[in-house]
Amino acid sequence: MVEIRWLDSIESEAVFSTRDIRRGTRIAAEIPLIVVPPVPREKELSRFCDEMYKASEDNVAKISELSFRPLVKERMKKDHCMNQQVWGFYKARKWKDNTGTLLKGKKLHKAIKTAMNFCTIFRTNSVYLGPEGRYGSGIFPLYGRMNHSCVPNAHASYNPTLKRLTIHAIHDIEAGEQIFINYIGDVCRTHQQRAFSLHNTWGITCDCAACIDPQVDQLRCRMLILDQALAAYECGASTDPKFSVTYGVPRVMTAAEALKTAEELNYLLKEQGLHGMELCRTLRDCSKYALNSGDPKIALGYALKELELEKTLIGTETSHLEDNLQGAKYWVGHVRGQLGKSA
Ligand SMILES: C[S@@+](CC[C@H](N)C(=O)[O-])C[C@H]1O[C@@H](n2cnc3c(N)ncnc32)[C@H](O)[C@@H]1O
Repeated sequence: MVEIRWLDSIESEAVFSTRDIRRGTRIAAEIPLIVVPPVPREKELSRFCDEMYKASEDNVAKISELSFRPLVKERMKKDHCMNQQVWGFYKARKWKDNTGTLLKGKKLHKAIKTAMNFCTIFRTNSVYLGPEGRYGSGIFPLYGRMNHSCVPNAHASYNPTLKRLTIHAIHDIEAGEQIFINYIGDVCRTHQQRAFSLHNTWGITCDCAACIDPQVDQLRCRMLILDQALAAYECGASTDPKFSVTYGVPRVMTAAEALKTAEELNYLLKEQGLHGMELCRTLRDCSKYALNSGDPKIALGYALKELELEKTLIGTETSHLEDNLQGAKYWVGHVRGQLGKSA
């Protein structure tokens, strides 16, 4: 369905479709090449070195084929804490490699240099497994080759039920098109915000449609404002009459106003083809605010739309999303219950 090809224009690899792919198709369900369990960030790289010694030769070879950003390498050289983690790892092993051979002098320096290169690959390609890395971090061979777009055509997410990273098509994708994911998560951000984030973290200057068209940026500015208005409503900041004047965001005071705001956001996301998780979240907001304003019928309508969308983005294996009604299926059940009570 997809292939990895070299792309001269960005001097690195990219993933392309080899046939037409319909929206909602599961492009891949990848097994990680390596998993680093959830540990504090200051221990992550020494734990990664540990896992690398346990990994199969085949997986180590596959990891070494992934790219590493010069930007990360430069930072790592200067980062005392990262250097310390790699040196600390060898110190803890009493300077031995996995065959028990003592590492000294040139051998030790060579091992440390190799480990630092692998750490750079890890920092460039690793992805959190679950929200905030609940299941650790992993490296995946296909995901690691996917480039960024602010209007992505694919969505990747770790599924702990399957123990795989699934990648689904957000749109219909034609044969020969490049597959893009979104590196920076939140789409309710202006071009300038995204450009800073992409440059500082990845060294990327994105030239996707959203980054070159000023009219699209106006829509993203509006989305940022709506997003902030809802955030202020959620945390209670909008009860301060000065808030909206100071920050220039509409004042959202009631669940009905919140519903109107979320509906506008929903419309803007769809207008720009942003049919990813943020649209799912906005549909949930619409459903929640409709419920809070006493309209469970409308709430159910939005909940069902969320469920349809969720299926296209992550599939139907969502038992790990039962807690706190995170998964759309569980939310639909809850809203149906409310509708039953109100009937
Ligand atoms: C995880 S890798 C992605 C795959 C990479 N192209 C490769 O060859 O393995 C991340 C790196 O890909 C490149 N990249 C990703 N998206 C890009 C984009 N939209 N424009 C230019 N370069 C991009 C950047 O060098 C970035 O640091």
